[in-house]
Amino acid sequence: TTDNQNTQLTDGFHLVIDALKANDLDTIFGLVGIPITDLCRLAQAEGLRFIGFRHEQHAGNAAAIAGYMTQKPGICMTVSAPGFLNGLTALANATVNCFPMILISGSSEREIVDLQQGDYEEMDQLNAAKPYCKAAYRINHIEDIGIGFARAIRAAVSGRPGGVYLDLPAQLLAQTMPADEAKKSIFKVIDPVPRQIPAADAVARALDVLKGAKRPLILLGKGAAYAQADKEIRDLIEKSGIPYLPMSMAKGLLPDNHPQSASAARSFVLAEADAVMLVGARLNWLLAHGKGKTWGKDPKKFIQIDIQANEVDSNVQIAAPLIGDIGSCVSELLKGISAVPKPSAEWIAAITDKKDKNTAKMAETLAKEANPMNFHGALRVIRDVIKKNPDVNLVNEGANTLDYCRAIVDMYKPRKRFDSGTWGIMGIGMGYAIGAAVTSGLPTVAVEGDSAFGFSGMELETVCRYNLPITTVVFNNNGVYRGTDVNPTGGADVAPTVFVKDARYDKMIEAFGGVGYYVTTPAELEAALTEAIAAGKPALINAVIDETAGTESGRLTNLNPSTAAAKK
Ligand SMILES: Nc1ncnc2c1ncn2[C@@H]1O[C@H](COP(=O)(O)OP(=O)(O)O)[C@@H](O)[C@H]1O
Ligand SMILES: Cc1ncc(Cc2csc(CCOP(=O)(O)OP(=O)(O)O)c2C)c(N)n1
Repeated sequence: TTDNQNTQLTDGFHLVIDALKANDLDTIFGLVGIPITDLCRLAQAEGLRFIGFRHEQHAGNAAAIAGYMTQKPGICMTVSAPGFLNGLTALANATVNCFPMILISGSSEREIVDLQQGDYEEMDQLNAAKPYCKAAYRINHIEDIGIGFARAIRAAVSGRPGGVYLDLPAQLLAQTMPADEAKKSIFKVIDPVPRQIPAADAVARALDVLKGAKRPLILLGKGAAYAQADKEIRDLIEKSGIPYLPMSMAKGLLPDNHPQSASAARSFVLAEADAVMLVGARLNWLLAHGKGKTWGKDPKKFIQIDIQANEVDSNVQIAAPLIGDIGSCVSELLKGISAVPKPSAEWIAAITDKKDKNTAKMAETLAKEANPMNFHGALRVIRDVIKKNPDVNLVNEGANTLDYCRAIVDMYKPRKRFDSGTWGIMGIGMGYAIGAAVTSGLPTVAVEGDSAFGFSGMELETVCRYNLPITTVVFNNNGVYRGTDVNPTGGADVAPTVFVKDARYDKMIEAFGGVGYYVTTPAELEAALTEAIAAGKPALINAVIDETAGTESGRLTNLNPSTAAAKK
């Protein structure tokens, strides 16, 4: 458009798109509505991908996984107030998991919000977001769009990655300014993820701890997967000969069947190791906070490699903090690793012995035929199919479905397993699957507890609408954890954990044109999954699982509060 002096003008709508394009951000996961519908239309018209969802939480989860996979912030776009709030759960989850994403929400006019005069979808979104994300900004003037997006991008990916909220009041999009001036205000962020080189003395201190260790262990966290320092990490492990444990989303950094993997002897090595090097892993609840019986009775020396300095000493004293980006830290360690003696033959033999015993026990359990099919029988099939298809993305959530799948299904390549992560959140399934499939273009299998699937099941329509190569496997045991609880009053209401018996989730996807399978045996599951992956089309496999097979809260049963008062 032009003004009355015939000067070429541009507007906020176009500048937002220009800022995204200038920073190679080409995909928006969102849900349209006032005031962003035209912005989403323009994004698509200008060549960006716009993936429209049915609930903003799942759009945000897709953006978060896109960020984790690419090291560029995933972009989620929502309407104001309720749409923003729906996205906030995903923004908080991304921040807790250290995934880089930007939640962009339209918002109401400041003048009305600040006087609480009751605007349409009125909410002070900027302040509502701040406690749950890494950074939050609002852009009020069109000439600030370039710098506003630069700030948001850098905040999302520099240092410890996380979620950023970017508030765009509706009137900003309608503002105009001369196009040639506007062009100068948009720029590509320079070096948004600067390398953070560790101090030489910190490297030396870490190597000294390794030199003094008799039973060393390396623990790889999802930060190590995110860092994309795959070769350096593999070299560190193979050159040092030190056994390693991958946390769930670090599985596949080295193939899970690697000889130095100690996963099958996890409890043993956590208790017996005398020096533990954490690589992009936090000593949080997933690692029993680094203390208690999980970690055995003898004192341990911890080395912690992390980009976030104040993560050190969060739970227990760290003997050798090594602060910097994982690629730089591991590269520096590699320069001195030849001076570190190989772990003792006794230590390696003890681990191997434990691994062999536990692997044999698991093999026995997995070989057992069970009718109806149980978690182990179904997961043996998933394990075998993933082994034949190592490029497949695997999304996983549930309680038993999550815990058993993490232990049984080996991963062979980095950044292929996406699960409930640090927060243990249910509902990430379809969002993560869509994010992974759109970002990679590769077949994606979501292994879902039936309760977990229910949080995002409506996104099956989104999966079908974009014809994504996603196969959802629902482990249907008729309820949360299992399907056998009863209402003690004998009343009409079913127990709190029970669902419709023999629900047919396979028929849900047929409503949207996808392929539904109903399987009751491992052989049927294997045939359906193999066919669905090969077809590369939206599919859902309803796998009937023995409703008595589950354990309340899976591996986390002990986290349920129990009353001191005697049961009446
Ligand atoms: N590029 C990076 N370099 C160093 N540390 C990183 C990098 N990216 C993420 N991190 C760190 O990795 C850690 C990830 O820990 P966490 O999410 O607890 O992993 P896990 O749950 O797999 O153990 C966080 O403390 C984060 O600061
Ligand atoms: C947002 C949110 N709301 C509730 C919960 C609490 C929960 C943890 S695990 C789970 C589902 C377990 O049942 P499912 O059938 O999926 O799995 P399985 O045991 O294999 O049968 C719930 C509801 C969490 N973690 N997050």
